[in-house]
Amino acid sequence: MPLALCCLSHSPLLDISTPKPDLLAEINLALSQARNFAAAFDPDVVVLFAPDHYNGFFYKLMPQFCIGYEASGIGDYGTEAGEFDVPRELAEGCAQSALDAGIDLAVSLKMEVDHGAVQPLEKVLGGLRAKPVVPIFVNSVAAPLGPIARARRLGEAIGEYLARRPERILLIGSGGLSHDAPVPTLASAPADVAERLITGNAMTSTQRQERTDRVIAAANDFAAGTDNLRPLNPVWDRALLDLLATGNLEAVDSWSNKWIEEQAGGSAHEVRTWVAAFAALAAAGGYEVTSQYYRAIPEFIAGFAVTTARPTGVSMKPIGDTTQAGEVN
Ligand SMILES: O=C(O)CCc1cccc(O)c1O
Ligand SMILES: [Fe+2]
Repeated sequence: MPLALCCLSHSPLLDISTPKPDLLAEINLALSQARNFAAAFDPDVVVLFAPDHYNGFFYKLMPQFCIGYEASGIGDYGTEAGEFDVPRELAEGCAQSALDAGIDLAVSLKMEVDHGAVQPLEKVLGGLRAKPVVPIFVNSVAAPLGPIARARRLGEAIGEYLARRPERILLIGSGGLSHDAPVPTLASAPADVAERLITGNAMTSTQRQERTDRVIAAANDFAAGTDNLRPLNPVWDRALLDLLATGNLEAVDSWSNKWIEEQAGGSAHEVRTWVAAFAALAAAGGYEVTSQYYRAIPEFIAGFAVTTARPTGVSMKPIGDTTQAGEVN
């Protein structure tokens, strides 16, 4: 049965800041195109590639990849909290297919995920339990990171398995594109923050609020040009989107993490979720991008993109408007 794909940037600011009306209108149009695409495809299940920002994965044990057999959203930045409906057999099959391909991923029977996983489910499907979801954590934040090529191989292995399944499966990738979000790092955090990055001790509501306030302040400063976050890179973003659209996915294998960071900022590693999702789609055959939106949005601290794609030569229900919205700014 067919696969389809929807990849999108996430940002806590998406539901917090209010961009100018014109910009808000085009963002909402792009998100509604993605929602219509998903509704028309009418998936039985979703396979979600998402990063985490020290809300579910910590340095007491930090895998590069992890499939949740059971998972719950922690509810940061106003996203929905609660249990995922994980299709267990499919999750196990994904894990086994990755392991068989030599990708030593972890599994979790108590995985916790944050806005990086839940926001796209809310935007594209309407909530975290709208569909059964297999959540796949792709480390994009916590150094050391493996090469982006491994994320491509992970997606490929899982896609080869999914292509043989009977279900209609929507692949979602969440993150990027270029951005340098104010996420703490083990190397630079003060001792109390570093301690939490290791142990994952629950944040108090005051600490949670401080984190939200810090991200809002950083976004305001960034939009005003008074922050020292690395600038967004629309040229790099556009080149990545072109590359994904043409299917030349092996090209990413030569990208070093250092180069990605220099070009596109420390949080641009989140694009490995897009690479994994596209590699999964490619493993099932040729594909075509059916809608794409891109704009560099400093108010969100994000090179912000929404892309949908489907296999070529597979008939699906009409998917509505496929016009290209937005352009590089
Ligand atoms: O809470 C955090 O640590 C980071 C939040 C955050 C901010 C901007 C863009 C993102 O992609 C993102 O995840
Ligand atoms: Fe993020």
